[in-house]
Amino acid sequence: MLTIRLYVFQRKVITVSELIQINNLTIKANTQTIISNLSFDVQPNEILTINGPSGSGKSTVLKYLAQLQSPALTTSGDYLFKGKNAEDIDPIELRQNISYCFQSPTLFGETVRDNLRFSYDIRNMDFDEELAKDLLSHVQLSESYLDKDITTLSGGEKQRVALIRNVQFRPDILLLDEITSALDSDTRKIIWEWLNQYRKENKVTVIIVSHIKKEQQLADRIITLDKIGSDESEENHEPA
Ligand SMILES: Nc1ncnc2c1ncn2[C@@H]1O[C@H](COP(=O)(O)OP(=O)(O)OP(=O)(O)O)[C@@H](O)[C@H]1O
Repeated sequence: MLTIRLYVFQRKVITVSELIQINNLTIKANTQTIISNLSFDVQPNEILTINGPSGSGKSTVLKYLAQLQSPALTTSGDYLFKGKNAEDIDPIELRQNISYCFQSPTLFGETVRDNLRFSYDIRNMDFDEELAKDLLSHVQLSESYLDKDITTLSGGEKQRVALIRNVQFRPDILLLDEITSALDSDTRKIIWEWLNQYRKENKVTVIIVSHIKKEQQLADRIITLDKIGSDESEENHEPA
Protein backbone atom coordinates (compact mmCIF):
# COMPACT_ATOMS: atom_id res chain seq x y z
CA MET A 1 0.00 0.00 0.00
CA LEU A 2 1.25 3.43 -0.96
CA THR A 3 1.43 5.93 1.86
CA ILE A 4 1.45 9.56 0.99
CA ARG A 5 2.94 11.83 3.53
CA LEU A 6 1.91 15.41 3.45
CA TYR A 7 4.36 17.89 4.79
CA VAL A 8 2.83 21.26 5.38
CA PHE A 9 5.34 24.00 5.84
CA GLN A 10 3.97 26.96 7.61
CA ARG A 11 4.99 30.11 5.87
CA LYS A 12 6.27 32.78 8.18
CA VAL A 13 4.32 35.93 7.45
CA ILE A 14 6.33 39.04 8.12
CA THR A 15 4.16 42.10 8.46
CA VAL A 16 5.86 45.44 8.12
CA SER A 17 3.72 48.24 9.43
CA GLU A 18 6.21 51.04 8.75
CA LEU A 19 6.85 52.14 5.20
CA ILE A 20 10.17 53.58 6.19
CA GLN A 21 12.40 53.12 9.21
CA ILE A 22 15.44 55.31 9.67
CA ASN A 23 17.79 54.46 12.52
CA ASN A 24 20.75 56.57 13.64
CA LEU A 25 21.13 58.41 10.35
CA THR A 26 24.22 60.58 10.21
CA ILE A 27 25.07 62.61 7.09
CA LYS A 28 28.34 64.47 6.71
CA ALA A 29 29.95 66.71 4.12
CA ASN A 30 33.68 66.30 4.80
CA THR A 31 34.03 67.38 8.42
CA GLN A 32 30.66 69.16 8.58
CA THR A 33 27.92 67.07 10.19
CA ILE A 34 24.59 67.88 8.56
CA ILE A 35 22.40 65.23 10.25
CA SER A 36 23.40 63.51 13.49
CA ASN A 37 21.85 60.27 14.77
CA LEU A 38 18.37 60.87 13.39
CA SER A 39 15.80 58.09 13.87
CA PHE A 40 12.20 58.15 12.68
CA ASP A 41 9.59 56.08 10.92
CA VAL A 42 7.04 56.79 8.25
CA GLN A 43 3.63 55.17 8.48
CA PRO A 44 1.44 54.33 5.47
CA ASN A 45 -0.99 57.05 4.35
CA GLU A 46 0.20 59.70 6.76
CA ILE A 47 1.30 63.25 6.10
CA LEU A 48 4.59 63.93 7.79
CA THR A 49 6.21 67.35 7.90
CA ILE A 50 9.92 67.91 8.39
CA ASN A 51 10.49 71.29 9.98
CA GLY A 52 13.58 73.10 11.16
CA PRO A 53 15.58 76.25 10.54
CA SER A 54 17.24 77.00 7.24
CA GLY A 55 20.29 74.78 6.79
CA SER A 56 19.14 72.16 9.34
CA GLY A 57 19.12 69.46 6.65
CA LYS A 58 15.45 69.09 5.66
CA SER A 59 16.14 68.80 1.91
CA THR A 60 19.15 66.58 2.61
CA VAL A 61 16.92 64.13 4.51
CA LEU A 62 14.29 64.12 1.73
CA LYS A 63 16.95 63.50 -0.93
CA TYR A 64 18.39 60.70 1.21
CA LEU A 65 14.96 59.05 1.41
CA ALA A 66 14.84 59.03 -2.41
CA GLN A 67 18.55 58.04 -2.48
CA LEU A 68 19.31 61.16 -4.49
CA GLN A 69 21.89 62.61 -2.11
CA SER A 70 25.06 64.09 -3.51
CA PRO A 71 27.99 61.64 -3.79
CA ALA A 72 29.98 64.28 -1.88
CA LEU A 73 28.07 63.34 1.27
CA THR A 74 28.84 60.34 3.49
CA THR A 75 26.00 58.60 5.27
CA SER A 76 25.73 56.02 8.04
CA GLY A 77 22.79 54.38 9.77
CA ASP A 78 20.00 52.04 8.70
CA TYR A 79 17.37 52.77 6.08
CA LEU A 80 14.61 50.21 5.66
CA PHE A 81 11.89 50.61 3.03
CA LYS A 82 9.01 48.17 3.57
CA GLY A 83 11.35 46.18 5.79
CA LYS A 84 14.06 45.89 3.14
CA ASN A 85 17.45 47.54 3.29
CA ALA A 86 17.26 50.49 0.85
CA GLU A 87 20.78 49.75 -0.39
CA ASP A 88 19.56 46.36 -1.62
CA ILE A 89 16.73 47.87 -3.67
CA ASP A 90 17.30 48.78 -7.31
CA PRO A 91 17.63 52.62 -7.26
CA ILE A 92 15.22 53.01 -10.21
CA GLU A 93 12.60 50.89 -8.45
CA LEU A 94 13.11 52.84 -5.22
CA ARG A 95 12.65 56.19 -7.00
CA GLN A 96 9.50 54.95 -8.72
CA ASN A 97 8.10 54.17 -5.26
CA ILE A 98 9.51 57.20 -3.47
CA SER A 99 9.16 60.23 -5.67
CA TYR A 100 11.00 63.46 -4.84
CA CYS A 101 9.63 66.80 -6.08
CA PHE A 102 12.24 69.55 -6.19
CA GLN A 103 11.59 73.19 -5.36
CA SER A 104 13.38 74.19 -8.58
CA PRO A 105 12.69 71.21 -10.83
CA THR A 106 14.62 70.43 -13.98
CA LEU A 107 12.38 69.86 -16.97
CA PHE A 108 13.75 68.00 -19.97
CA GLY A 109 12.99 67.68 -23.65
CA GLU A 110 11.20 70.50 -25.43
CA THR A 111 7.58 70.45 -24.32
CA VAL A 112 5.47 69.68 -21.28
CA ARG A 113 4.27 66.57 -23.14
CA ASP A 114 7.91 65.32 -23.36
CA ASN A 115 8.14 65.57 -19.57
CA LEU A 116 4.94 63.68 -18.91
CA ARG A 117 5.49 61.09 -21.62
CA PHE A 118 8.97 60.11 -20.49
CA SER A 119 7.69 57.95 -17.58
CA TYR A 120 5.47 56.06 -20.03
CA ASP A 121 8.33 55.56 -22.50
CA ILE A 122 10.60 53.97 -19.89
CA ARG A 123 7.77 51.58 -18.99
CA ASN A 124 7.04 50.83 -22.67
CA MET A 125 3.52 52.13 -22.23
CA ASP A 126 1.35 54.36 -24.40
CA PHE A 127 1.10 57.93 -23.15
CA ASP A 128 -2.25 58.53 -21.41
CA GLU A 129 -3.09 61.95 -22.81
CA GLU A 130 -6.49 62.13 -21.10
CA LEU A 131 -4.91 61.54 -17.70
CA ALA A 132 -2.28 64.18 -18.48
CA LYS A 133 -4.98 66.73 -19.33
CA ASP A 134 -6.90 65.86 -16.19
CA LEU A 135 -3.79 66.29 -14.03
CA LEU A 136 -2.99 69.60 -15.73
CA SER A 137 -6.47 70.86 -14.88
CA HIS A 138 -5.96 69.91 -11.20
CA VAL A 139 -2.87 72.12 -11.04
CA GLN A 140 -4.68 74.99 -12.76
CA LEU A 141 -3.04 74.60 -16.18
CA SER A 142 -5.09 74.28 -19.36
CA GLU A 143 -4.65 71.30 -21.69
CA SER A 144 -2.93 73.57 -24.23
CA TYR A 145 0.07 73.43 -21.85
CA LEU A 146 0.82 69.93 -23.13
CA ASP A 147 2.51 71.41 -26.20
CA LYS A 148 4.08 74.41 -24.47
CA ASP A 149 7.78 74.95 -24.90
CA ILE A 150 9.30 74.41 -21.44
CA THR A 151 11.62 77.41 -21.86
CA THR A 152 8.55 79.68 -21.85
CA LEU A 153 7.22 78.42 -18.49
CA SER A 154 7.34 80.47 -15.30
CA GLY A 155 8.90 79.03 -12.11
CA GLY A 156 5.45 78.24 -10.69
CA GLU A 157 4.34 76.54 -13.94
CA LYS A 158 7.49 74.42 -13.91
CA GLN A 159 6.78 73.40 -10.31
CA ARG A 160 3.26 72.30 -11.28
CA VAL A 161 4.40 70.34 -14.35
CA ALA A 162 7.04 68.60 -12.20
CA LEU A 163 4.42 67.79 -9.57
CA ILE A 164 2.10 66.01 -11.99
CA ARG A 165 5.10 64.31 -13.60
CA ASN A 166 5.81 62.87 -10.13
CA VAL A 167 2.26 61.82 -9.27
CA GLN A 168 1.08 60.30 -12.57
CA PHE A 169 2.34 56.82 -11.70
CA ARG A 170 1.14 56.93 -8.11
CA PRO A 171 4.24 56.50 -5.97
CA ASP A 172 3.95 55.01 -2.46
CA ILE A 173 5.57 58.10 -1.02
CA LEU A 174 5.61 61.63 -2.36
CA LEU A 175 8.39 63.87 -1.05
CA LEU A 176 7.38 67.49 -1.55
CA ASP A 177 10.24 69.95 -1.09
CA GLU A 178 8.90 73.53 -1.09
CA ILE A 179 6.83 72.70 -4.16
CA THR A 180 4.53 75.71 -3.99
CA SER A 181 7.15 78.34 -3.18
CA ALA A 182 6.65 80.10 -6.55
CA LEU A 183 2.83 80.05 -6.45
CA ASP A 184 0.31 82.65 -5.32
CA SER A 185 -1.76 81.73 -2.26
CA ASP A 186 -5.00 81.04 -4.21
CA THR A 187 -3.33 78.59 -6.61
CA ARG A 188 -1.46 77.04 -3.69
CA LYS A 189 -4.75 76.46 -1.85
CA ILE A 190 -6.41 74.82 -4.88
CA ILE A 191 -3.42 72.55 -5.48
CA TRP A 192 -3.30 71.45 -1.85
CA GLU A 193 -7.01 70.67 -1.83
CA TRP A 194 -6.49 68.46 -4.86
CA LEU A 195 -3.29 66.88 -3.48
CA ASN A 196 -5.04 66.05 -0.24
CA GLN A 197 -7.89 64.40 -2.14
CA TYR A 198 -5.46 62.61 -4.45
CA ARG A 199 -3.37 61.18 -1.62
CA LYS A 200 -6.45 59.91 0.25
CA GLU A 201 -7.96 58.27 -2.84
CA ASN A 202 -4.67 56.74 -3.93
CA LYS A 203 -3.30 55.94 -0.47
CA VAL A 204 -0.14 57.94 -1.02
CA THR A 205 2.05 58.86 1.93
CA VAL A 206 3.27 62.44 1.81
CA ILE A 207 6.32 64.03 3.40
CA ILE A 208 6.39 67.80 3.24
CA VAL A 209 9.18 70.31 3.67
CA SER A 210 7.74 73.79 3.58
CA HIS A 211 8.28 77.18 5.15
CA ILE A 212 4.57 77.90 4.74
CA LYS A 213 2.70 77.50 8.03
CA LYS A 214 -0.56 76.36 6.38
CA GLU A 215 1.24 73.54 4.56
CA GLN A 216 3.05 72.48 7.75
CA GLN A 217 -0.32 72.31 9.51
CA LEU A 218 -1.55 69.59 7.11
CA ALA A 219 0.70 67.13 8.92
CA ASP A 220 -0.42 64.19 11.03
CA ARG A 221 3.06 64.24 12.58
CA ILE A 222 5.98 66.64 12.61
CA ILE A 223 9.70 65.96 12.79
CA THR A 224 11.75 68.97 13.82
CA LEU A 225 15.43 69.12 12.96
CA ASP A 226 17.89 71.24 14.93
CA LYS A 227 20.58 73.06 13.10
CA ILE A 228 23.80 71.48 14.28
CA GLY A 229 26.08 74.12 15.73
CA SER A 230 23.57 76.78 14.74
CA ASP A 231 23.59 80.26 16.06
CA GLU A 232 20.51 80.43 18.32
CA SER A 233 19.83 84.01 17.29
CA GLU A 234 19.56 83.13 13.60
CA GLU A 235 16.33 84.33 12.07
CA ASN A 236 13.87 81.79 10.71
CA HIS A 237 12.01 83.39 7.82
CA GLU A 238 8.48 82.12 7.61
CA PRO A 239 5.98 83.70 5.27
CA ALA A 240 2.57 84.14 6.92
N1 LIG B 1 26.36 68.22 -1.41
C1 LIG B 1 26.64 68.96 -0.34
N2 LIG B 1 27.91 69.30 -0.07
C2 LIG B 1 28.20 70.05 1.01
N3 LIG B 1 27.29 70.53 1.88
C3 LIG B 1 26.00 70.21 1.64
C4 LIG B 1 25.61 69.43 0.53
N4 LIG B 1 24.26 69.29 0.57
C5 LIG B 1 23.84 69.98 1.65
N5 LIG B 1 24.88 70.54 2.29
C6 LIG B 1 24.82 71.37 3.50
O1 LIG B 1 23.93 70.77 4.40
C7 LIG B 1 23.24 71.76 5.15
C8 LIG B 1 21.75 71.48 5.08
O2 LIG B 1 21.26 71.78 3.76
P1 LIG B 1 19.75 71.55 3.36
O3 LIG B 1 19.55 72.14 2.02
O4 LIG B 1 19.39 70.14 3.57
O5 LIG B 1 19.02 72.42 4.48
P2 LIG B 1 17.48 72.85 4.60
O6 LIG B 1 17.09 72.63 6.00
O7 LIG B 1 16.67 72.15 3.55
O8 LIG B 1 17.60 74.40 4.28
P3 LIG B 1 16.54 75.45 3.66
O9 LIG B 1 15.38 75.52 4.62
O10 LIG B 1 17.31 76.72 3.62
O11 LIG B 1 16.16 74.96 2.29
C9 LIG B 1 23.64 73.11 4.57
O12 LIG B 1 24.61 73.68 5.41
C10 LIG B 1 24.23 72.75 3.22
O13 LIG B 1 25.21 73.64 2.83
